[in-house]
Amino acid sequence: MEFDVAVIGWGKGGKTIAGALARAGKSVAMIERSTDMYGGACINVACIPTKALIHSAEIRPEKSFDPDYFDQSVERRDSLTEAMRGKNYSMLADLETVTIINGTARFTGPHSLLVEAGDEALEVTAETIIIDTGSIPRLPEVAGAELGGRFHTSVTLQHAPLPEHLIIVGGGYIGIEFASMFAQYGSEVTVLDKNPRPLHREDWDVAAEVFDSLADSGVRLVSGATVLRLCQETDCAAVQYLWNDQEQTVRGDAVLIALGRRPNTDGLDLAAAGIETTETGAIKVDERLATSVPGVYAVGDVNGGPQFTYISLDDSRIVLDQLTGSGTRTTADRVAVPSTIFTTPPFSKVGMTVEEARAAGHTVKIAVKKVSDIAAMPRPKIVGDPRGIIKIVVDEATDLILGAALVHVDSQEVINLVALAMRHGVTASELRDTIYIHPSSTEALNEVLASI
Ligand SMILES: Cc1cc2nc3c(=O)[nH]c(=O)nc-3n(C[C@H](O)[C@H](O)[C@H](O)COP(=O)(O)OP(=O)(O)OC[C@H]3O[C@@H](n4cnc5c(N)ncnc54)[C@H](O)[C@@H]3O)c2cc1C
Ligand SMILES: NC(=O)c1ccc[n+]([C@@H]2O[C@H](COP(=O)([O-])OP(=O)(O)OC[C@H]3O[C@@H](n4cnc5c(N)ncnc54)[C@H](O)[C@@H]3O)[C@@H](O)[C@H]2O)c1
Repeated sequence: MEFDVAVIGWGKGGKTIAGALARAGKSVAMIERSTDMYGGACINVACIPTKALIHSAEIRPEKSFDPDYFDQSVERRDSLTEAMRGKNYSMLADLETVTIINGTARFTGPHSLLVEAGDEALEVTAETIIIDTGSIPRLPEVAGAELGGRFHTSVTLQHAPLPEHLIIVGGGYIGIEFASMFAQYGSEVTVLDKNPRPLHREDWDVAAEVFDSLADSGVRLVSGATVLRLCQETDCAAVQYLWNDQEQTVRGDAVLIALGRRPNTDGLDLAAAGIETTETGAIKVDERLATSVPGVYAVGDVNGGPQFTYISLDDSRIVLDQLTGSGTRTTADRVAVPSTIFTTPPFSKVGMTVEEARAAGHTVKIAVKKVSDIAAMPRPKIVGDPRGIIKIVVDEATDLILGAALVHVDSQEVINLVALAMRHGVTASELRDTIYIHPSSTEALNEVLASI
């Protein structure tokens, strides 16, 4: 079958491009290998289901081990993701110019694909091809590191029974979020990370606030742990690791492997199209997300950029700008991209830490306050969680904001405002003197920025 555009993978960037081009009258093939993944990872297995589970954990006053409550939360999560999957399906299926093809695609030439589903195969050709096949978990290169049974990825763990003791290997985004969440469902949680401390790139006072909130929930963080081997025993799983030159073993009901995710190019046969990859296995793209083959673009996790849904979405803007706009958007014009780790309370950041700002040659002013010491920020007290810290790094010479780290209730909202200020050259003084809603978390900026 011949199309104007073929999109491989229903991720955020791919589906946005598919919808926009189809509405512009192009014939579009959306190729997705799993009917459970209409809408992509974010709504089905990643951002949305995890945040739904986190929310249910947070609103529960009792933090004791309660598998029934967990099961109810899973049901609530599933009804939410099912509804979103249906909506995502309709958003493309209802467009006359879109053909949805269920199957796994691989390249047979620069502009031709073979889509296979069981015994069936379909040839697809298109002038424009968008690759949006996401990422897959990295496994440790140690004995016994095979998934299945008690060893989980973030996806399978969400569908397993609530573990009494969860061991998490890796203290990054997924490791920390799952630790915070499962501890609030009453699981005993141990996190093993190889770095001297998790969040090692963050300023110590900021990281300490996150560690304190994890410790409040009973999470045990083991830093500087080198995992040696994993094994499944009859009634438990065991992780052996080296810590302070001594071999240690921790046993639990389930192990979550959260060591990062690699671009998913498996089985795409990129070589058949002449599409180049980088040393880290990502599809090689330029600043306009064009691959080494004209007319073929890669968006989302598979191109090796930051692994966030909103980056995949921004990738779609860049590609659409090539195909239907002025062609001026590039990845280089991204400024102040924020991120949030959804602990309780959430940790959000944008721009540079103090150390990074100094290393970049800035003389900095630091506005920093613990949330409990901020008089004009009643919102965390209203919702019953006055933990955290607000830290804003300001360039002394220009009064521009270089970075911010926010650990507090609603920080995933407030960080967007700080990022917008950074993008548009709003000074720290202007942000300090702005009128904010009361009571809100944003109004803390009045007081915190007045401290410098
Ligand atoms: C547990 C977890 C929580 C996360 N939480 C957040 C969060 O809160 N906020 C955030 O911004 N990001 C979060 N992320 C990251 C975010 O989910 C990803 O960055 C984002 O989903 C990547 O989207 P994508 O466009 O690359 O493609 P994906 O959404 O990964 O979609 C790829 C699609 O391609 C399909 N596919 C793969 N190969 C083929 C093939 N050969 N043929 C056909 N189809 C194929 C797959 O089935 C899949 O549907 C989280 C990730 C995880 C794992
Ligand atoms: N809220 C969000 O936006 C959100 C949530 C979840 C995931 N994500 C995205 O998904 C990506 C993948 O998440 P992730 O947590 O798997 O990766 P990550 O890169 O965030 O963290 C991996 C962690 O594993 C540790 N590690 C690596 N090798 C190790 C080893 N051998 N032994 C012990 N520790 C080791 C690293 O030090 C790091 O702390 C994230 O980078 C993020 O972009 C985003």
